[in-house]
Amino acid sequence: MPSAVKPPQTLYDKVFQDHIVEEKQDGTILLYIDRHLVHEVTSPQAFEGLRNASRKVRRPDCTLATVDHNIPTASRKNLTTTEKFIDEADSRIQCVTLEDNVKAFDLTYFGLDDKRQGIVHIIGPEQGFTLPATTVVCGDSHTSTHGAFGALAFGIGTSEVEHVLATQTLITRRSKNMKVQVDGELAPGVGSKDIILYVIGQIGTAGGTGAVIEFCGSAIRGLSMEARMSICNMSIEGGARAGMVAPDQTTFEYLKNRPLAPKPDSAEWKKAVNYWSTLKSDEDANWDIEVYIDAKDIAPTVSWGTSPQDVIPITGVVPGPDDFQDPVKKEACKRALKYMGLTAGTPMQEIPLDKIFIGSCTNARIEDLRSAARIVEGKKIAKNLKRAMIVPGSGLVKRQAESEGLDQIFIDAGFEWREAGCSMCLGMNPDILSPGERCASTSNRNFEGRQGAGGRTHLMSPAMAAAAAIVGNLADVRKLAPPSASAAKGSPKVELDAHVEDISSDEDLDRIIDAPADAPPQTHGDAPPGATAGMPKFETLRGYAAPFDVGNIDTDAIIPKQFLKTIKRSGLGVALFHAWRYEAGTEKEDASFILNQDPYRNSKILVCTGPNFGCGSSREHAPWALLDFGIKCIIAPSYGDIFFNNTFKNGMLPLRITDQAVLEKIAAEAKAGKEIEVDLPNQTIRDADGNELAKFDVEEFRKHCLVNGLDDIGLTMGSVDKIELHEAKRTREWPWLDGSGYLARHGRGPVKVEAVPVKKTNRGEVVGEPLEW
Ligand SMILES: CC(C)[C@H](C(=O)O)[C@@H](O)C(=O)O
Ligand code: SF4
Repeated sequence: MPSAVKPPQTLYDKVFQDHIVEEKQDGTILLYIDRHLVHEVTSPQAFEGLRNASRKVRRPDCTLATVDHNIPTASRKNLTTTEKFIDEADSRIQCVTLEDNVKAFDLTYFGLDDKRQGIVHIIGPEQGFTLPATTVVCGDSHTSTHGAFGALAFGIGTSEVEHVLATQTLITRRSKNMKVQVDGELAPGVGSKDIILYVIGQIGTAGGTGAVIEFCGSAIRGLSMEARMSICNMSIEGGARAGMVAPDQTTFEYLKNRPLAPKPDSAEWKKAVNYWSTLKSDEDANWDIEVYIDAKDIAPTVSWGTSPQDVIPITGVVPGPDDFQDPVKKEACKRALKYMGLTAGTPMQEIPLDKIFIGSCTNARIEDLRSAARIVEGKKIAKNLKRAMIVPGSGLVKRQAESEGLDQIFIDAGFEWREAGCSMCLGMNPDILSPGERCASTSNRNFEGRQGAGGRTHLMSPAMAAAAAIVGNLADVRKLAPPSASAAKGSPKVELDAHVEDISSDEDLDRIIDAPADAPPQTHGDAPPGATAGMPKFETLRGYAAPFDVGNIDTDAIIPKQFLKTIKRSGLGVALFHAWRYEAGTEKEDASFILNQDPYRNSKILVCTGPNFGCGSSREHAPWALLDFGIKCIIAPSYGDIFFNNTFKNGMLPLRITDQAVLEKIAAEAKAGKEIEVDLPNQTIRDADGNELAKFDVEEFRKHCLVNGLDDIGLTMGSVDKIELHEAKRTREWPWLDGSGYLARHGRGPVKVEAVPVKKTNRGEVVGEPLEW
């Protein structure tokens, strides 16, 4: 890992540096978090943790919550309460639990009855909650989206959500610096989604592991903010924790008049823009990894396989195992072709589709809908399609599109015009693919089962998905659209009126209330406020190790989305590797799966010889499921960053063994059905007879916490004086961060929007007051 940073610095170094609360000798850093977005899937256990330890939310004014993953996208005309609106019991419980939590902890919340509700990564920027030079986190891997503003934005697990709620900080370390420079003119029909799919195809899904990517170069500079967001959004698919773009005039223009940004004519705005303008990487900054791309090499791009790195120009043919040298990649290709129902050599444009999904935090902003509408206008979707959906990213995007008549263009063509939410991006709500169905999707993940068990996903841009809808096959947008301008450029500027209207209306003013100056901690238990929950200690672990030899085992595979609807941490062992463990659509064990065989049913360790274990989503349900099954230690060459962190937070030990020969030696013991022993104090792995198999490295602080069973929220509570010092500096130097967007308008101190406006109906129920629809 890189050591303490001295000038020259990168953009990432500068933002990181400005948020350090405390730095330890071993490089462990307590980092201040400016903005925390919260959604229903990854927060219930975090709030429960706060309650159990009688902790309060440290900065309600810097926390914004919404529901997005679980909610139906059907019309809300008859919406009365969330409870009545959501049919599916587990989804309903999760959403209602968030509503209870935002009330109990006094948080700003955009619920189903609020037109500002939407996908968490769409509403943050839309409201100006996301600002340059801030640290932004959310219990969601696509938090990287917000890096488009020059923010350091990354996904975290539920334990870290709890840590941020309680302390407004995170314990972390410096990342590597990676530069992806894209220069030159984009070809006609090529947009930001093609850029990022192409980049991931080049660097691979583990290419950015351990790094923060800065996207730069003339092609990136020429993009709108929305296009930059689509690029940063998928940094996580390239393995990076975060993606960033240096803020510039395009950024400042986008932020003007956003409800939570400083007011454009104020002294604060000038001060902010001056500061934001300094946030550029120094000319001679050091990069750990550099990638240079010529924009003209990028064609309209689609994915063919089950990993976001499996991409190809639309003019290409389906690749086959012979196209890959690396044996792991050959195997992955065979498996992907089988899952996708494709034959090597088939022209991509001859692949027929069943469904079209235009939506998700990657591509459901107004410019995305405009670019799709331009292709669709005056045409009809192909007859072979079973369903074509447009799911706007937020209520405000939906209203804006309707005011431009885009809804009618889509409806006339045969699309469904839905309400905002994550929808078929991951199918936690009723919008899913049936087994075997093939979908052209503007989302970001094409993992097995991602959009529904057995469903097949092809990733692409909104314009390409629109073209596919008209043709009924994967299609080349250039054949349907006048190839005058690239899809990412030349879009009309986003209209801001709809975005600011809410906050200036009387109704909204009424819904804004003062935060109590000295809010007493919410007490829900008997534990003292600084209490440390504690974890079981990890010292020596001996047991069977289950061998895996595939790479890129994603957290969707470790635990599929249908099991994320719990509000508890426990009982997830049955869901572990569900799609692999049971025969399709049944609860019958698949005897060929390793964990269904003896002695691996009783594994305590998992050995994976392929790279990038636990990539993808931030769901802490993945380590919870492993732990509940009995697996406490994983041995692999590399990991998805968020998964890696999440395991430690649960008292588990993920070990990086990068020497492939050593790894194979450990895997051989595992395959022979022999026990192995992991000795953390001595950092040694031994065979069943006590012979040393490997030594391993582990960060000092993490080892200390594991061996002593320490909960790091309790530890951070001990640094509260330093957190207060940082907050004082923050108020002095960056006053616009103290909830000042609303403060500037209403002059009443840090404020928040009341969670759900309540009123009594004539049936005597207390409900959220629906806004106009
Ligand atoms: C549910 C959430 C944890 C997850 C994520 O972290 O990405 C989801 O948004 C996804 O896209 O898989
Ligand atoms: S990737 Fe999909 S599921 Fe995850 S936050 Fe974005 S829209 Fe929602």
